[in-house]
Amino acid sequence: MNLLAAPADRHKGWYLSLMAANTKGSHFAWLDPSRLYCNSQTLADCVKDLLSPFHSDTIDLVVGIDTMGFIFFRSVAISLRKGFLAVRKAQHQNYTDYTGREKTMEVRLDVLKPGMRVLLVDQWIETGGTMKAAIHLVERLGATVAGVAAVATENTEGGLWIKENDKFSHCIPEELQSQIDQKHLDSFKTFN
Ligand SMILES: O=P(O)(O)OC[C@H]1O[C@H](OP(=O)(O)OP(=O)(O)O)[C@H](O)[C@@H]1O
Ligand SMILES: Nc1ncnc2[nH]cnc12
Repeated sequence: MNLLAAPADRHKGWYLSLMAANTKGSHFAWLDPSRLYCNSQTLADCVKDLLSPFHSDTIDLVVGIDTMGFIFFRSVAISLRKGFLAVRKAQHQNYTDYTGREKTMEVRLDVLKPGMRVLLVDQWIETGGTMKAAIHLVERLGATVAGVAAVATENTEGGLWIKENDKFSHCIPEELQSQIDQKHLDSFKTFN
């Protein structure tokens, strides 16, 4: 497959087959969305799909979570003609993610203001620990979470909680959800 070309049939989620099978360290199966960002048509379609539920919403700022999705989040912000604020995985807000490790995240304290409506974006939601911590951080600073968006969200307890409790969007068609949950796409068989 030519990673920089787009097929004639761009059905919903066509670009997800570009996610690369990978591992995170030696313990965690991983799908790497960063290969999507190499193809300009993919990036455009992915951003369009992700933003489709938010077209008539007021969003003042895009807030995206460290690390590999930063390139993608910036495209989301440009598409909305809004600015972008990075949440770094460092101090300020404690949380636990899929690794089970205690982590912290931080954000600039002088940007978010009461009344500001933000779209929170990450590459992936697995346990939901990271996204819930980011929601908490944004709300602690007085801003409002207008929506939560990710390339993919697993149907874990935390993932389902986010789907139900926030205005939410991801790029996964329902028929691919179980493959996302298993971190194994059928399209791997035909990818070469
Ligand atoms: O829902 P959770 O269990 O909290 O996990 C989700 C987080 O895990 C990944 O981050 P990670 O820092 O591992 O990798 P990245 O650099 O690719 O974002 C992903 O990008 C989310 O930020
Ligand atoms: N990119 C990713 N692929 C699979 N599982 C993940 N958990 C967190 N990020 C992930």
